[in-house]
Amino acid sequence: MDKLIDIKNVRHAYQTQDGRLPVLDGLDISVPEGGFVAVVGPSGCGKSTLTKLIAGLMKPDEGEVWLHGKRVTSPRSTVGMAFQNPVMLEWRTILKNVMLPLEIVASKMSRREQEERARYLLALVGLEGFEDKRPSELSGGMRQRASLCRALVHQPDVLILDEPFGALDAFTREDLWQTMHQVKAKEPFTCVLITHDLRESIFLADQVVVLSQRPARTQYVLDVPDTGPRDLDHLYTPEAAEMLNILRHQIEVAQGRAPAQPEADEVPEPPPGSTAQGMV
Ligand SMILES: Nc1ncnc2c1ncn2[C@@H]1O[C@H](COP(=O)(O)OP(=O)(O)OP(=O)(O)O)[C@@H](O)[C@H]1O
Repeated sequence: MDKLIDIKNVRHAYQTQDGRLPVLDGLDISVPEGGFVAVVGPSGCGKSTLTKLIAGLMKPDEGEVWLHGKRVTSPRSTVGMAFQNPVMLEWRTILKNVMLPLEIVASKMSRREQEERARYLLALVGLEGFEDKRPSELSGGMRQRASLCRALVHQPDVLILDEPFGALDAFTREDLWQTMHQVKAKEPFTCVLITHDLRESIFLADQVVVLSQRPARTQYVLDVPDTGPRDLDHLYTPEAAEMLNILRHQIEVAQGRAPAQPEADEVPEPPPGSTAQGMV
């Protein structure tokens, strides 16, 4: 399958008052068209930095980022992004907030088509009837749904989600996970999700990449078996428990709280299709 996102041997450091801070150290990640990769790793290891490099908001010191066969060297309008705290413009209605990217990317759609597309997406995420509300009139979960519509409205090649559900309560979060599956079925996208929630990662993604401690490298890759449509019950199966155990262990390794080579009986066998890469 074609690689839609190809991150090749990316190294990046920030200049700080205390000198250079190496953040990414030879990172390789590729995502096929329509793929959904979740990136997990210790706090501060460089996950958000990775999203900025994919979106072209920053250039890596070394290595290359490719999107759809083109090297990323500047901000790309073909990327949609949603963050933990969606910034919505209070003086615009929800509908007009969702339409905003179409104004910024100078869409070829007519005004009426733009509005129809925004209304279609809002209905898809369950916000029909809220189009004329202001952002402050919506709950956090509803704002996050609107933010997802705004990220998708211009049909981006890539959707980048940086902890979009992190600030929501558990029930709302699980509701949104299911919405994500419903949206993807109707509006296929290629996605990179940054998350601290391992359950979220295996529920949403088809591959989970564990990054090492900063400066981050790819420490482990878990392929989530495709068992057809997922519902929340999938998270309570023995297979899910096994995957979560593996990921939890890998995070502990990344944090330096567990040895890289566990005793054979400490960690269950990876499920079929999973691959370990360069354990630290
Ligand atoms: N513009 C910047 N200038 C200097 N240092 C930065 C800058 N942006 C991020 N950093 C530092 O780089 C490191 C990686 O930051 P980044 O936000 O990418 O990590 P993260 O994995 O997303 O963190 P978290 O899991 O806590 O959200 C952190 O130590 C952070 O303080």
